[in-house]
Amino acid sequence: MDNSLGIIIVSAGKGSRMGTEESKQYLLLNDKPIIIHTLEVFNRLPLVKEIVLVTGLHDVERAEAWVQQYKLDKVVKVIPGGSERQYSVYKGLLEINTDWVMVHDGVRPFVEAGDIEACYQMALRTGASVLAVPVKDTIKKVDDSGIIVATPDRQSLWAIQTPQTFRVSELLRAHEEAQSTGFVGTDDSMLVERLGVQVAVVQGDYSNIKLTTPDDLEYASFIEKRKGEGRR
Ligand SMILES: Nc1ccn([C@@H]2O[C@H](COP(=O)(O)OP(=O)(O)OP(=O)(O)O)[C@@H](O)[C@H]2O)c(=O)n1
Ligand SMILES: C[C@](O)(CO)[C@H](O)COP(=O)(O)O
Repeated sequence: MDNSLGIIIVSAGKGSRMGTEESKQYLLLNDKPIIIHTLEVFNRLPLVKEIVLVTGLHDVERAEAWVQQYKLDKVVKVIPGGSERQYSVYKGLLEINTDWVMVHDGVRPFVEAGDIEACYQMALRTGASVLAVPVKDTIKKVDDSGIIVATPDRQSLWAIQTPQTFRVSELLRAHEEAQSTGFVGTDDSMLVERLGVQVAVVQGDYSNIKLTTPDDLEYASFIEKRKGEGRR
């Protein structure tokens, strides 16, 4: 065991909630596709050994061309994903050749290097970790008729982000158990939690947004501009 770290960037979604003709991960942000911004963050980190990029079936070729164009030398494979995020992650996992893996959404381009490092270090200490932020709003559970049925204590509520870090062997086991019972989750932590494994939360940053709906694009432009000003 050398504690090597591989990254799976999932980018095979259709972006139906964004509603754009071009899939959201390929929209330009400051003249560069969003997915390239995301890949560049991981590609420049010394702790990252390899990156597997999972794209839509018909996007593999153009993604491979971008990998060359933007000199993303840690991207060892570009492969087609599946019909659900979970299946895309699993396909990526089968290509990973490291002890540890971080799964990250291709549409979270603002993740900070320091938070990635903190997530990795926490996983080394505890076995599994995810980035997250405490929720700021009061969250209600609402039934199908629109009536509030519960108000969970906000103190214990966190909005979960990516990256999420696991031992490759453990995440593979979690995915295979989920598949065997037909369970489909919205993140990888859920699958690992189902095995009874404890997953630690690392407080990240509110700017690590997932570009999901059109209003996120405006906020993304704002964050990118602010980052650019910080670099000057
Ligand atoms: N079958 C899928 C579905 C999603 N993803 C990826 O998982 C991340 C988070 O998913 P989400 O924001 O839900 O993306 P979409 O599925 O594209 O969006 P929507 O649900 O609005 O269609 C994205 O980077 C997306 O490309 C994936 O690799 N394979
Ligand atoms: C993995 C994730 O980004 C954590 O917040 C999220 O669960 C993805 O969910 P989506 O329904 O695919 O947007």
